[in-house]
Formats: sequence, C-alpha cells, structure tokens
Amino acid sequence: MEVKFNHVTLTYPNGVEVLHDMDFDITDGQLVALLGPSGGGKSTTLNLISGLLSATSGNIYFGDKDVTKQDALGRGVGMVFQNYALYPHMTVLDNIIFPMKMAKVDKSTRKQRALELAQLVRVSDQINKKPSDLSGGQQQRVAIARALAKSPNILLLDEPLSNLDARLRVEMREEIRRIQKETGVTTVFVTHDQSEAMHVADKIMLLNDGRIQQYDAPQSLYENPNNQFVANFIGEPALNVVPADQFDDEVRQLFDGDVATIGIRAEALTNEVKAPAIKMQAVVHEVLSFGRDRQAAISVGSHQLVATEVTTAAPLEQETTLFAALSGVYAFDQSGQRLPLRGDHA
Ligand SMILES: Nc1ncnc2c1ncn2[C@@H]1O[C@H](COP(=O)(O)OP(=O)(O)OP(=O)(O)O)[C@@H](O)[C@H]1O
Repeated sequence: MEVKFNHVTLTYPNGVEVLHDMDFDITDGQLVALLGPSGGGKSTTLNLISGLLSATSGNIYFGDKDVTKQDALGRGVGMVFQNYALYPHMTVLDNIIFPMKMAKVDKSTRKQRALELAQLVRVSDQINKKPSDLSGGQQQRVAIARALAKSPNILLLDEPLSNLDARLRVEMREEIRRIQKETGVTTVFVTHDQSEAMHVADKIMLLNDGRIQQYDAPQSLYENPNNQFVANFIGEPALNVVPADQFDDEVRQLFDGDVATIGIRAEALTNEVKAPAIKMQAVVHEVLSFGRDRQAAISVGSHQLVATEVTTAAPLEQETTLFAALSGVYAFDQSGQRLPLRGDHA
C-alpha cells in the first residue's frame, strides 16, 4: 500500500512543533528506513503513519484513501517493537494466532495461516515453545510473524534490532529484507544506525530536527548528499571536514558559490593520483592495518583527517602532497548546503 504525507505537521500538547511540513510518498511494496539522530522525529513520524498520533495539519493517505482522522485499528498496520512485546504465557503458535483470534478469523484458517507465517519467518520447529525459551533473534521472528498475521496494509518496525548482539543484528537485517521481499508488504523501519539503514532499505528518509534532510536510495545519499548533515551522517569512517581556507583558490573555484567547508570521504584520499582530484598539503602521522582495512591518521593544518586508501608508501611526519578524488569531495556553504561543481567540471 502506498503511503503519502501531504504537508503534515505535528505539534505536541506543550505547543512545540516537532515535525515540520513533511511531504513524501512511500511507494507500494518498498522498504523505507527512517533514519536520524535521537530527537530527529523518527518515532513521531512512525506514530503518525500508525495512527497512534494525529497530524496537527496536513493529510495522510494510504493509497487513495485519506486516513488522517482514522485511528490505529482502522488503518490496518502491523507493528513490531524493540522489545518484541510477545505474550509470555502463550506458545509461539498462539502468539501468531492471537491477532487473528481477536479478528474472529475461523479456527482452522487461523491455524493454517499461523503455520505458514511460522515457516516464512523460519520458526516452524519452535512453535510449541514459550517466548522465554527462544533467543532474541527467534523472538523477533515471532514478533514479525504476529505483525503479519492480519495481512496489514503497512508493516512498521520500531528499532527492531537494537536488543540484539552485533552478529545477530546483521543476520536479522538480512532476514527482515528477505521476509519483506517475499511478502511485498510496504514496510517502514526505524533506526538510528546508518549502516543498518544502508543495508536494509530501498530508500532512506534521513530526519533531523523534524525535517527531511534527504529521502533517496541509500547509495544516492552516500554519493550525492544534499547537505553537510547528510554527508556527515552517512558513511563510516565519518566524512573529513576541513575549512575552505586550508585549500588554494583553485580548489574553491571548482565549486559554484561561497565555499565555507570542504568534506572529503576517507576513501577519496590517496598518495597517488588515480582519478580527477584536488591536491592538498598534509602530514601523514601513521598508517595502521586492521585485517583487510587500513586507516591513516593525517593532518591538514590543525585538522585531523582519517584516510583508508593512503598507503605506507607515504612519508611519515613530514609535509607531503596528497590527492582527494573529486568524486569524494563535497563543498558546503556557511549554512551547510552542498555547492555544485561549476559547469565545466561537473
Ligand atoms: N510526548 C511528547 N511531548 C513533547 N515533545 C515530544 C514528545 N515526544 C517527543 N517529543 C519531541 O519531539 C521531537 C522528536 O522526537 P522523536 O521521539 O520523534 O525522535 P526520534 O528521532 O524517534 O528519537 P529517538 O531515536 O531518541 O527515539 C524531540 O524533540 C522530542 O523531544
């Protein structure tokens, strides 16, 4: 089911507007990640989709239907929470059956559907156990099956992986993607972890201060950020940010507008030029290897940078010329807006 927000705002009863003019479409069948720092507005947006909160102004549509005034029950959404919220006294099978029992689905149909869902989420061999006898990942699978039991219009997942250890988080994010693709249910997934969002989503909506900073395919956010916030938030190691006055005029003039800062991706910095690049004077302090990863500590003036492609061939602790591939160099103005390359370099 397509979801559409038309100029939606939300003001909490304390009078503070926390979501400003949210205008977006979620395409039917897609998995969208709501990503952003704490307080950015992810949960508030999710609760507006679910109907747990009502918009102060603007309209929300599911397909062609205006659901702005409809409550959570009427909207037919399935929810999965961070703590799974399974019924502890019921078996796995009964947990999955429960929403269908409430909806008065007949007994044999609901049992058959629950068994199919258990198979979909791969807990068929656990159906007679109680939630406390399952691992965190298995409990999450059951919570997803239960949320899908009533064939919801939209599946909403609120930080579903945050209680799992690192290895299980990676496994479960792949599982969520598989289950979403198999069922085709439009899914919204809240996370503050950019790497999780990058791996799981068809599109990422990056929120900060109750505004959409960018809503795009994961790779587009990485390669073509709208502003400094997006460029900083997406990518690991974080973007290197250097004031523009550390660069020659020639570099600043590559961009259209008044350049205040230059952002450089860690992997764009090299000690040999391989692609269209800018030059900079820098000092390499050390080059460390971690398995297949490398990390060099560099300074430009008094600014510390991290580079992943600078090799041990670089002389240490002395001024040297480094290059930054233009594809990983962004210029921002004073307000943090991205400045485009001038026509002849674009
Ligand atoms: N009940 C409330 N009353 C007043 N303000 C609220 C309420 N709930 C949230 N806020 C404010 O709304 C803004 C957005 O909060 P929200 O919980 O949506 O952010 P979030 O991105 O989900 O953050 P987190 O990752 O910490 O959950 C914050 O400034 C928060 O302080």
